[in-house]
Parts: sequence; C-alpha cells; structure tokens
Amino acid sequence: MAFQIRTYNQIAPSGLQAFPQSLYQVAPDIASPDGILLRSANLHEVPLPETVQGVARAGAGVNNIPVTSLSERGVPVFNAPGANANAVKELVLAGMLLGFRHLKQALVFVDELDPSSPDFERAVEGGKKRFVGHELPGRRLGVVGLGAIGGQVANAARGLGMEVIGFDPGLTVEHAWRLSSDVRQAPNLEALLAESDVVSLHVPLIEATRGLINADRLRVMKDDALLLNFARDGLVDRAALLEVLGKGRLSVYVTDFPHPELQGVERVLSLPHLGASTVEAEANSAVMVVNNLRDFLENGNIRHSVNFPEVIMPRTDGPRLAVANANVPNMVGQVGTTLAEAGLNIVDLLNRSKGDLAYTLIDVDGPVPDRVQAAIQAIDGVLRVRRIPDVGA
Ligand SMILES: NC(=O)c1ccc[n+]([C@@H]2O[C@H](COP(=O)([O-])OP(=O)(O)OC[C@H]3O[C@@H](n4cnc5c(N)ncnc54)[C@H](O)[C@@H]3O)[C@@H](O)[C@H]2O)c1
Ligand SMILES: O=C(O)CC[C@@H](O)C(=O)O
Repeated sequence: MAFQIRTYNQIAPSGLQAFPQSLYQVAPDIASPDGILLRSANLHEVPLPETVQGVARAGAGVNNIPVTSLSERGVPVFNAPGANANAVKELVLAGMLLGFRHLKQALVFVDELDPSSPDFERAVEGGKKRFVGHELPGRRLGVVGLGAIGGQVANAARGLGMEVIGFDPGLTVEHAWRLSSDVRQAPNLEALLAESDVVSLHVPLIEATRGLINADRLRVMKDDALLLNFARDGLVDRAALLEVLGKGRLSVYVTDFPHPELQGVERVLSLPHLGASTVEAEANSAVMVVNNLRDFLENGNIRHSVNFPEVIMPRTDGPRLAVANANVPNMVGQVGTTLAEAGLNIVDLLNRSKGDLAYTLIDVDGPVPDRVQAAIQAIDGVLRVRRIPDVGA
C-alpha cells in the first residue's frame, strides 16, 4: 500500500520524517492526494479532489480550512491541540513587555543614535527618560479564552505577579484542571474588558467570534489598556480599533497579524504571525498531526479531529471498514445488515458521534468486496466508506 500526502507550507523536517518512505509519497505537487498536510495556507480557495481522506493542520487554528464542506464529505480535519501553546505564551509575554516597557520606541531610539558622536553615552542616558515603563506585578490581565494557550498565559502571568481574570464559557474540565486556582472567573466579557489593564485574546476565529472586540467592547476598556491579539486578525473590528486609537485611547495594540491599514499607526505593534514560529513548536505540531494522520490512513483511528469524534480501536488481524455518516438513528444497523447479507461477520465494532457526525470502525472476518462497499456507501446518510488495508499489507 502507498499513501500520497500533499503538503502546503513549510513543514518541520521531524514531522515529514515520521512518514515512512516505504508507505508514503510526500510532496507539494501531488494531484490526487489521500491526505493534506498544511499550516496557514488558505484551503478555502483550493479545489480539493475527491481522493482526499483527511486534512491535517500542523497548528491549532483551522479557520483556513473549509471544515464544514469537508464534514459533508466525511473527511476529518485534524489539528495539534496545545502543541504550540508554549511558543505563543512566550510571545504574548514578550508582547506585554514590549508594551509596558516601550521597547520598540527604545530600540528605534538607540538605532538612530550617531555612533561617531562624542556625546553618545550622554545621549543614551539623556534619552532613556522617555521610555520609563511599568512593571507587571499588581497589573490585572484579562484572558479571553482559557484553552491551551490562554491557560498557559494566565498561569505564567500569575507567576510574574499579575492579577489574572479569565472568561471562557466553553472551558473544558481538562483545561480548568490546569489553571492556577488564583485565576478569577469574569462573569462576562464586558466585565473582563472593563477591569483589565491588559487584555489578551486566545479564542478561535469562528462566526461567533468574528469582530468579538467591537466598538461597544472597546468603549468599556480602560483608556490606557494594552490589547494583545495573538489569536486571529478577524477577532478585532479594525475600523473600531483605528477609531479608538485615533482618539488616543488604548496605550498599545500588539498583534501577530499585520494589515496594511495598521501599518504606521501609532501605538500599533505588529509581528509577522510569529506565535508558533519556534523550532520546538513547529516540530511538536508537525509530529503530532503526522502521527494522527498516519493512524487515520493506516488504521482508520481518529484522534484530535476538530469535526469528528475520537474513535480509536486496536486492530484485529482482518480487514477493517471505516464509515463516516450523519448522526441519525439506525446507521450502524443498516451497515451491519448489509455486511450480514454479504456473509461477513463483525469481529469488532466501535461507533462514536460528535454533533451531526458519527464514525464507525468495523473489523470483519473476510475481505469486503467492491459491491458491498458500494452498497454501504449507497445507504442514505453514509458520507464515506473506506476499506482500511490489512495490518502488515
Ligand atoms: N499566533 C499564532 O501563531 C497562533 C498559534 C496558535 C494558535 N493561535 C490562535 O489561537 C487560538 C487559540 O488556540 P488554543 O490552542 O488555545 O485553542 P483551544 O481550543 O485550546 O482554546 C480556545 C478556547 O477559546 C474558548 N472560546 C471559544 N469561544 C469563546 C468566546 N466567545 N469567549 C471566550 N472563550 C471562547 C474555547 O472554549 C477554548 O477553551 C487558535 O484558534 C488560533 O487561532 C495563534
Ligand atoms: O503555522 C504557523 O506558523 C502558525 C500556526 C498558528 O496560527 C496556529 O493556529 O497554530
């Protein structure tokens, strides 16, 4: 068996090396891939061939992937939850310090000093009073979204002596366990914005969060607050932000998402989407998704998919079917009947659902003929049926 993987973006070598050469062909120009591996490339604009079985994002955000249409085709989208969280957390801390210590202006000031001047040292000491900053202890940080990154930012800020409040209506038990018990829960987003000296955004960009920080919400923020956006550009209403900055409010907006309209705007500090750009984060993310994409292609198992449930079943010796279907009654019954009518016995079965989608792994006691696969595919509600190659085939 051989799988073909089409890559977009630069993927960490350790991730690419996790594809055994005997089983995988991996390249950026494969026309009919089984899998797609990418980082920030915009897949919304790319026609995806029917051959695609799985899409893997070596990172956290999946707003660059047409998840809804892939779900309708029965294609799981994988990401790498938490794999780059430390890298982003570190850059958020740097962003806070950039703002509180006026580091960009201070660096520009030094760069512009005349090195041949006999007064060089005096100019340094004389100029520094323009960059007197503030320390972090006692300042209040508001973290919007307390998932993998927000949770680490909150804990690190506590470690630096900041007071931390958070808002996340969808906080998972797993992430809540990892959060410092000193992090106070804000009753709503407006309360967090009104109380915070620094606001840091760590939510995904989805329809519900587009323009989350709008004119009304910017209005309730403190006049000298810092706003940090290391999540996604679309979370902040740019026109409203520019208006507020133009009125002299907000001490600084630090963003990882440069935009032509933000270029040259006073008190805007833009970084070139650097949050996850460390050797460690790139490797962690790539290795995690490659391993999960491989387990899906080779065994049908689904781990860390944003649209499909977690379905992991140890292999038996025989053939395996993987069925993606709408989460409606009697799907497993109809598949089972079709197999029974073909004289095939079920050796093991695991079915799970997530939202509107369900996924079933079925190990059977003999090869599944084409006509049986086609009969299952024809059942109303079935989105995709795959025959997983036998172990060792
Ligand atoms: N700058 C970068 O390079 C970089 C790197 C990694 C991730 N990101 C961005 O950061 C985002 C968060 O990443 P993560 O790994 O922490 O994801 P995550 O899924 O672990 O956490 C996101 C959290 O946001 C919460 N949330 C969703 N909607 C919310 C809302 N309206 N208000 C408050 N909370 C809400 C969720 O409940 C969840 O706990 C990603 O989706 C991505 O867009 C950027
Ligand atoms: O791949 C990158 O460099 C950025 C990834 C980041 O935006 C993410 O959502 O994980």
